[in-house]
Amino acid sequence: MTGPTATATSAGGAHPGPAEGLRAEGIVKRYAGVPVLSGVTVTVRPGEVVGLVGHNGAGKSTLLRTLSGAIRPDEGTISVNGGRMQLTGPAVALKAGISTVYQELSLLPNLTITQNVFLGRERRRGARTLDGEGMRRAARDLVDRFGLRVDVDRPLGHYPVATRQLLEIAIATERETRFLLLDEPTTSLEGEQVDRLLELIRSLTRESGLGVLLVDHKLDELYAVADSVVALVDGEVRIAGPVEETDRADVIRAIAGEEAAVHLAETGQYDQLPVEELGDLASGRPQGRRPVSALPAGARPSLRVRGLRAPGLTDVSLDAYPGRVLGVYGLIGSGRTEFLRALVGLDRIDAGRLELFGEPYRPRNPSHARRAGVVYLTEERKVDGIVPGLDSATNIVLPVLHGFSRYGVLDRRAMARSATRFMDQLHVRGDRDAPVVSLSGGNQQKVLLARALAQEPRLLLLDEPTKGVDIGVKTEIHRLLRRLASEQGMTVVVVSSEEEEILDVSDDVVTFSHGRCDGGIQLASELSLVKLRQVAWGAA
Ligand SMILES: Nc1ncnc2c1ncn2[C@@H]1O[C@H](COP(=O)(O)OP(=O)(O)OP(=O)(O)O)[C@@H](O)[C@H]1O
Repeated sequence: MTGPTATATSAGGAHPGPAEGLRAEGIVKRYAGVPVLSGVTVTVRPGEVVGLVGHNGAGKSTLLRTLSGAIRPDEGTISVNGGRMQLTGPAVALKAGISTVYQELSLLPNLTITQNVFLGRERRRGARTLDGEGMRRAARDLVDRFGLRVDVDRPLGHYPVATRQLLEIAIATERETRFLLLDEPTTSLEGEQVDRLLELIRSLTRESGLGVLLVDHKLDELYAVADSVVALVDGEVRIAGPVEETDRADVIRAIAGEEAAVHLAETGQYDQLPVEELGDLASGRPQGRRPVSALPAGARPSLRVRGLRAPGLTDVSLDAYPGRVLGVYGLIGSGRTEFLRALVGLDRIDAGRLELFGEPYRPRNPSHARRAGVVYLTEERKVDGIVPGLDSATNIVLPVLHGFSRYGVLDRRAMARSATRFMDQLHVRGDRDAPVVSLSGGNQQKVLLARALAQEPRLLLLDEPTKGVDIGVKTEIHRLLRRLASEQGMTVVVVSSEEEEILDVSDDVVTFSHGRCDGGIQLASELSLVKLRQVAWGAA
């Protein structure tokens, strides 16, 4: 099925009647007159998972917000089991059994897990007393069901983002929910956690008849769990149909465009696609992995780390080289993020020797690191200081404002020129003059990357640089990072939990495990996904 009025229906599930389900019909939403959704129709039936994909800024989150009552559409209707709904606010949607988990987490880190579970619906024993023990027991039950090993009496903030993300979803399923809307729920998860979440979604739909609308950029995850798939392109439904009848190659082409799709196929890098399908996409068979030249003999490292001990790190030694991308791979808790934090002075260094461009290096804090040419892009874009109310250009030049100051006056034209150059380079889509929060999640990530580049780093440290970014843009970012290394001689260090990304972007690869790295470098072209996993998992 194609066209803006195509409906996602599905095979399997609980065999619902024709009118059953949560249905958005002909939804139009405009911002400042610009259409973001142009007549979108989607149905989520009980017992089914509808997978929603689309490029960054395609309108996926906007559609979710419409269905969750967070925003009102300009045109179109929303109905539940055939009954038309006026979703005047999130509370109305919740009452109708529609729960939403957004990319931005909403739980309160200072409260305990039990308090978060029962936020706004505390259980009481009598008029005045809270049923503390009952709530604690129920919270324990809930976390157990989701396989979360946590202490429900501890503040939530004590736990990593992945745990918080799973807990949000757990809580969302609690409130007599009939329809669950999930906006990229796996971006902070990895490996086993992703599998567990997908498994849960499957059992919640099959056994409890929950209907799920799942936004996910990773097609392998989506195809593993969804009954039907809807591809949004520029606010219109371009593809909709049962997964068995919807070719992944068509979905990629619709989202990423022909050129990126062919590139993905040619390099054989997209393991989310079976190789047979990739072959169909490109003119011939996949060519295998990108060749990587070996480190030249006598090459001098730009970063030399020996015996580094810091919070989360027991013994790290490694070298990174100018003109090359070093991929740092490891499981959660291996110390890969802590390594970057120590390198920019966010965590104290307890022991070890660091050299940067041949000089001893001991970062005191991120601005000290920046002055030494080291710039860090964290994986937490929300924490990492996007200033929501400012436009994209200002956000980009914020750390280097002093460079645009002439006699105390800001040269705004020069600022805009510089920011525009980076935004063009990264294809930032959306209204660049509007507050940056109005950009889609993936485009905000691109703005942050642009900001890192505007600081003209010599050593660029990136933690999960393509989190939440669509498959087309992901390829572009990888190419850009490789170019920054090969053409500008930058040293680029990429931490990623995606093996695919590590192999695609890196020249050299090191693995971390239990806070250790022995510095053994492997050429990316000599590794395979399986081998990389074996090295890291074997060591874990
Ligand atoms: N409050 C707002 N004001 C103005 N424009 C907005 C607002 N919210 C969203 N938009 C615009 O609507 C478009 C769609 O955004 P949306 O967040 O729905 O995309 P998305 O498909 O979820 O993207 P991503 O995969 O990057 O998260 C974007 O161009 C965005 O800039």
